Amino acid sequence: MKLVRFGLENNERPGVVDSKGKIRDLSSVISDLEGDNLSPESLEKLKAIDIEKLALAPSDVRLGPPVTGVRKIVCVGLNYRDHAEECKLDIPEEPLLFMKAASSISGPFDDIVFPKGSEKGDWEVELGIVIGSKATNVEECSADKYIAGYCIVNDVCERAFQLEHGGQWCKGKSADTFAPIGPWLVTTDEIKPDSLPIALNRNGERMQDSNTKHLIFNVAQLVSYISKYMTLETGDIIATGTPGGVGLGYIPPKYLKPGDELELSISGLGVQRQVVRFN
Ligand SMILES: O=C(O)C/C=C\CC(=O)C(=O)O
Repeated sequence: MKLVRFGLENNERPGVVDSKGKIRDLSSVISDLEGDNLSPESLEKLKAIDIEKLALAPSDVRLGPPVTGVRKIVCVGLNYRDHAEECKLDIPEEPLLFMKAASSISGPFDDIVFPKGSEKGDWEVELGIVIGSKATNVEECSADKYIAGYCIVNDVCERAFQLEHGGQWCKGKSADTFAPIGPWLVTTDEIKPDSLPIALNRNGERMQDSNTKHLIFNVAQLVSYISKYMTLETGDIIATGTPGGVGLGYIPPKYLKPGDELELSISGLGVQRQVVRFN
């Protein structure tokens, strides 16, 4: 299933994409795409529904993030070799984790708005894992049981806030609109995450072009590893890291400018588009 949330910001309804690519309204079936509604049992029940009988959403409706009630976004840094190299940093021996505020989440086509004082806006296309069952201390071999599905995440950054103001990376990663998610949450029965082309264009120019097969730590390893340090709860998102080609990696760096357009894609997970604004 390709699950979505549609409607005005903070007033979205749950939906599902039908065989013709149209959005069907799931709000008569579930309250929203959050918490226990993402469990394997709930998703099995949704799969059994004849979705073609559900009401159609308006064709031009806004898409919000495809999951809500997210309590944490756990991010993995330097998880592609070429990205670690462009940052002139060593390949991590263990997953390098940092947090992104859940309040940074926005819809896949919403504008990215850099806060006052921003100068070094940057992009990072990433494979997102959405947790479907509470996971504490799980083994790699059973990690897939705890995953509801996958989505695209843009791990938007302000590099000066991240790297030039002391402390941890979260300062440059957590402003409102810094985590466009979606367009779809694709359930695990429809997609395998191991070898998916992943790319980002800026104003039509290809900046990032890779494949999830180049992840240093793969999906099962990450779920297992993170669950040993914290409980992963339903709706939590893991952003698995970005490949080479971020603005910071160019000489000189190519940071975002007002009006820039970003297009992010991962095969099977759809396409995101954002316009960049600065406050
Ligand atoms: O240069 C550094 O110290 C790190 C820069 C970027 C890494 C990053 O943000 C990531 O998500 O990976």
